[in-house]
Amino acid sequence: MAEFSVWFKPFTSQPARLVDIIDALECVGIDLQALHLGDMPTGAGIIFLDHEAPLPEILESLDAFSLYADTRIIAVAVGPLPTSTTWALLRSGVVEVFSWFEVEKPVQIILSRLRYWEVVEEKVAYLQRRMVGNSRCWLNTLRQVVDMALSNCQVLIMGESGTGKELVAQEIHQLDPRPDKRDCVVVDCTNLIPGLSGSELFGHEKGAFTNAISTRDGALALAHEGTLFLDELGELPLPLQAELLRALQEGTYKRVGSNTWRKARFRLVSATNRDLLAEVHKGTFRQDLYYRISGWTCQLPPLRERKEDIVVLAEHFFRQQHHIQQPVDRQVYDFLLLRDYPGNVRELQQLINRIANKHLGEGPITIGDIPRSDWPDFAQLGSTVPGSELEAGVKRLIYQGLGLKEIKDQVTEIAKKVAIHHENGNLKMAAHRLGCSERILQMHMRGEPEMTVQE
Ligand SMILES: Nc1ncnc2c1ncn2[C@@H]1O[C@H](COP(=O)(O)OP(=O)(O)OP(=O)(O)O)[C@@H](O)[C@H]1O
Repeated sequence: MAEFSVWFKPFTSQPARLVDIIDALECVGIDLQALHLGDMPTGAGIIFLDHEAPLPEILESLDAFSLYADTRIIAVAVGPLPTSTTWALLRSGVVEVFSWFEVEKPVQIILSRLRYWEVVEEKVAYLQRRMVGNSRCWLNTLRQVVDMALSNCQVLIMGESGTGKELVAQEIHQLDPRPDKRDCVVVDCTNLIPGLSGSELFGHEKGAFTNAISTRDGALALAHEGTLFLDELGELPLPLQAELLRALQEGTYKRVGSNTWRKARFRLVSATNRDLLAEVHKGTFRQDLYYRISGWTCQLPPLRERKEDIVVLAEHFFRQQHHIQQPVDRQVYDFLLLRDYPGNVRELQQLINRIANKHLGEGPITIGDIPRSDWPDFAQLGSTVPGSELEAGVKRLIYQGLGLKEIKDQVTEIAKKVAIHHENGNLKMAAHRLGCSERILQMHMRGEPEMTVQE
């Protein structure tokens, strides 16, 4: 039985070479299934191309594949490939590109990627139960989190407030494969008192300052053989930045009031909602420290860039945190989806808390459970209700001489475009929102007219 089943799409006019490659892959247990028009790409896939293949057509296909959250694509060239094409493929979401006849052991490259991805996907599924979300953008973030956790790198997590930075840091520690690793010690740099902050990180000796009534270990000692998580690192005062850099470079530090060097080995994970590179340019954050801590940077997406996840997150909070098993009315989800979340997932979580607390009895959660203070601004909603703007637009179309059918077609196309954009390209959600089939939107994406659709 095949170890892996992988879809493939050829963009090459060299069928003989392609057959050889497919044979070689099938020999090591990789079963290849051709992807036909309208098929949904799931799991790992390979596109085959050569330097004569039509790049715009390939990029358009990759664009369409990118809508499917769980697919990862390798591009295999059956001949030499210009560097510009390689970069264009990577920019369009391909994870790996190489030329079959120019590398050693090409079969092994594919096999090792597939095996690694299998491990990663298993861990991503585990993470998804704690860091909820199914959108492509979130899945890619979780894959990156797994990659980082499995490496030995120092990690810098960036993202707006409430996007889940602390959660990610804790999960990196959980997934870290070091044998016998110890605890994850959290230091919130906003809480460091300038005069005593050295003590918080490095510890102090008895009598080192007025209130130092006993000797105390600092965070570096407590994190030895574990993880030190420095939250809000951008708030670390400059003098302490220098001391931290020393400790990271040398692996040694002194307690406040002591002359003895101590060793501390830990993995450093930092988080910030500031643009640290901008801080470096302003001179408020040390450049050398920045490069030391940012072995791997991970940018967490704000909730507005993964609106598809609002419903699953809300369900998670209702069910897991409030143990509410009753159904939730669609109107409630519509309300949640139309709202802005400057405070990201934390804001959504707090809103769900308020709704859950107001909900009484056995029935479903309804729009009546939304506290009055969270109601939308009706004055603002009124101005976007169909009427003036839509009427003016339609008037323009009539004056341009369009008939009823053409106007209807135009408005329909705009509705599809807006819904797909609103759902960040998730056709399923957009179709749900418009009350049409996903196939209609797939055809819209391919530029095919709707009248050919047989529902
Ligand atoms: N994907 C998610 N799934 C479930 N809960 C989440 C998710 N992302 C964030 N949360 C929850 O949202 C809240 C805020 O997350 P967290 O504290 O990790 O954010 P943060 O980016 O560190 O925020 P800040 O910068 O304000 O400290 C937490 O209660 C966390 O459990």
